[in-house]
Amino acid sequence: MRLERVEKVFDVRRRTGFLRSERRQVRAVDSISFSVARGEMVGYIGPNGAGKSTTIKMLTGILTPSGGRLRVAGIDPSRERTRLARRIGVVFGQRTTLWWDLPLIDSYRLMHRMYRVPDARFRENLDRCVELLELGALLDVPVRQLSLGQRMRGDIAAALLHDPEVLYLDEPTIGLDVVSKAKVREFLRDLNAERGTTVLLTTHDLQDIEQLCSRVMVIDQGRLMYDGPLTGLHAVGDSERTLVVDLERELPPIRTPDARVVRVEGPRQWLAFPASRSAAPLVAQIAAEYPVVDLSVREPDIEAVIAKMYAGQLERTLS
Ligand SMILES: Nc1ncnc2c1ncn2[C@@H]1O[C@H](COP(=O)(O)OP(=O)(O)OP(=O)(O)O)[C@@H](O)[C@H]1O
Repeated sequence: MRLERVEKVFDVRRRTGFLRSERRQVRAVDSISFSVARGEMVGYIGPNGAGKSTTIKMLTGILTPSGGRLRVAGIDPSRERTRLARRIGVVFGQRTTLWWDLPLIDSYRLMHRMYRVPDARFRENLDRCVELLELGALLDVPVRQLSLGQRMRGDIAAALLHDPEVLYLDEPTIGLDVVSKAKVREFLRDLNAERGTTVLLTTHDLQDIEQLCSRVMVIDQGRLMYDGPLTGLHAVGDSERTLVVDLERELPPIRTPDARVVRVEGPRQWLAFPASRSAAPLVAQIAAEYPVVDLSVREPDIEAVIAKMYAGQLERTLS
């Protein structure tokens, strides 16, 4: 999958009076370039309205880019949308591709014919999905009677019956309980490892990213702000780690030039220090000067890092 300076501009008309309206352009995707290698599993994240869905819609061929060049499995999506449809799978967590009133199995049978999947391959893929996504007891249930988690597993199976090389997932765990989330993540991890399916994952749940993707791209206001390993986000976000120190007794805040005390509760103190720095010298200094009973280091909260990035930190770091 390769994007070169891809743009999408929407013309929006806004009513300003009874007969008057104003035309405005929204640059939803602004000169984005990236490539995703076969078998990679990449997170694509950003705040609401950042341009994630618009990117995915261009990658499926639903929307035509206003500029730039785009290829998925060697295909120009908007020119050859039907040919591409046989090579990709899409799951939009917010809406289903299944037929609401039909039992799950009937939707699958329809897809079998629509995508012209060879019988043996369809059977094999269906059996695998039914087993791993625990759909056996649900196949004869109309989709409208399924719970959200069951429906999502049903949708994921539907996206995979034709063996796509590339899978786009837009909020695949939205609204699911902890157990269903874990099941979906485990399934996706196995799929990627066993079949080498390329996955582009959009989510607001950063645990999805932490557990599934070693690479993450961050988009904001249509622009790509970060592309790299998840761990790099900590450094780029210039975030802090926390050293939790248990002292023998209640003492005044620890004084050290390398960290600052952010909280004190009885004999326990929390010290913030830059995530990019090693904790060892700090730990050594405190252990030498204070009656320490226990120490632990807490990693930065990625959500806080990203919130900071959106506050403009990243732009400053990069410029
Ligand atoms: N069909 C459209 N016509 C006009 N503007 C649009 C259209 N689709 C999207 N936009 C605008 O483009 C921008 C990007 O929207 P997009 O849906 O891609 O964001 P997103 O990152 O997917 O957000 P969310 O996380 O809320 O789903 C927004 O400002 C949105 O209002």
